[in-house]
Amino acid sequence: MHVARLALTVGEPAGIGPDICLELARRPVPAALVAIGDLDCLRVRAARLGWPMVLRPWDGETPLGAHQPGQLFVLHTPLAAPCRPGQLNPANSPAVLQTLDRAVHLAQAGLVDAIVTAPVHKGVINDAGVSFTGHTEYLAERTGVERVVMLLAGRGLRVALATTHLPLSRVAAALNREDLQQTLRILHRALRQDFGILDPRILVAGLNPHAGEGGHLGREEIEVIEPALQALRREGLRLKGPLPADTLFTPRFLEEADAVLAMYHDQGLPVLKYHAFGEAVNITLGLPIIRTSVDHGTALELAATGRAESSSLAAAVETAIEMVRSRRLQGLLP
Ligand SMILES: NC(=O)c1ccc[n+]([C@@H]2O[C@H](COP(=O)([O-])OP(=O)(O)OC[C@H]3O[C@@H](n4cnc5c(N)ncnc54)[C@H](O)[C@@H]3O)[C@@H](O)[C@H]2O)c1
Ligand SMILES: N[C@H](C(=O)O)[C@H](O)COP(=O)(O)O
Repeated sequence: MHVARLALTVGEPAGIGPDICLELARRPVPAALVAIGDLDCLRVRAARLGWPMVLRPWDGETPLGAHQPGQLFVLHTPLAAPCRPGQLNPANSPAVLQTLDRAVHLAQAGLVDAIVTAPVHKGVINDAGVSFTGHTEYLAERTGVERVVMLLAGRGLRVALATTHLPLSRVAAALNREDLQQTLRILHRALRQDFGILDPRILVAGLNPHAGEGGHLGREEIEVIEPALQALRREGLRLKGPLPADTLFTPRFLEEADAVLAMYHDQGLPVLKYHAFGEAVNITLGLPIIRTSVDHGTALELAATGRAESSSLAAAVETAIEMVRSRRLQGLLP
């Protein structure tokens, strides 16, 4: 069986994306890799970091060979302006989005098996006039999928989110039974398909303090979450909740669960990142393509310093390879 072919988008060029992609490529990786980004930016960054690298332009068609340490194929996607480490430039945002579009195209055309994304800067893309909240939502829209689920996983903990990148003031209104059921079905299916867990156990957090305290501290648990869970339990899903989020993340509960569904970004991700920052992987569940990513952002202040850790990117690549292997075994990928 041939190695997994991975497209690696290099992310925001002023951030650490280029650095971590280059560092990853210096080491053995049991896959075929193609970076999607600006070739000159990568060459200049490698030189600044003092890393001798062979960066080879890729034409988008020639079959990719197994990765060789110190070498990297690059699907050249030119930036509009020269890249300056640490200095965001909205003029370069269209090219950043183009790297994502090209990665999606390659995956949908079967030229790569999965995409792995380095971090982008959401703010500068918006400054460029494009409404953008994250890869998760962008990739869903680009692949024509109505609902996807963000899952971050590291050191044995898996945390999925019922809502992703939206202001806290809009979270409660965004929760409804139907979406919650779809989210849980996607999570359940992914735990079975991609993580090999035959009968997944999922803990579901409440939204309000103490899961609403019987309706005295909010009614979303009674009106939205509990009815959604009841309906899914009738379908056979093993769900516990809605549980108070403050004590859900304790060993007594986690030992008996395969994943947690948090209601919003900063209910679940601070716990996950406290537990496994730098080692965790962000996976978009429910896409028609495999997409994994890092657990961190653009860390502009570390760009070109040599101090950016590539451990989360390495974990994202490893997870993508495992997902490709698992889907091939199930006959879902050639
Ligand atoms: N996958 C993604 O595209 C992704 C993920 C998270 C954040 N972001 C974006 O990144 C931008 C900056 O976000 P932020 O400042 O909240 O988070 P951040 O992860 O960039 O930085 C948080 C802290 O962690 C450190 N850090 C991050 N990555 C590191 C690494 N690989 N090695 C060593 N230290 C590292 C930074 O120096 C900083 O101190 C925002 O625009 C945010 O939306 C993108
Ligand atoms: N929510 C993610 C995190 O905190 O790590 C991050 O913003 C990346 O999201 P996307 O994969 O949607 O860009």
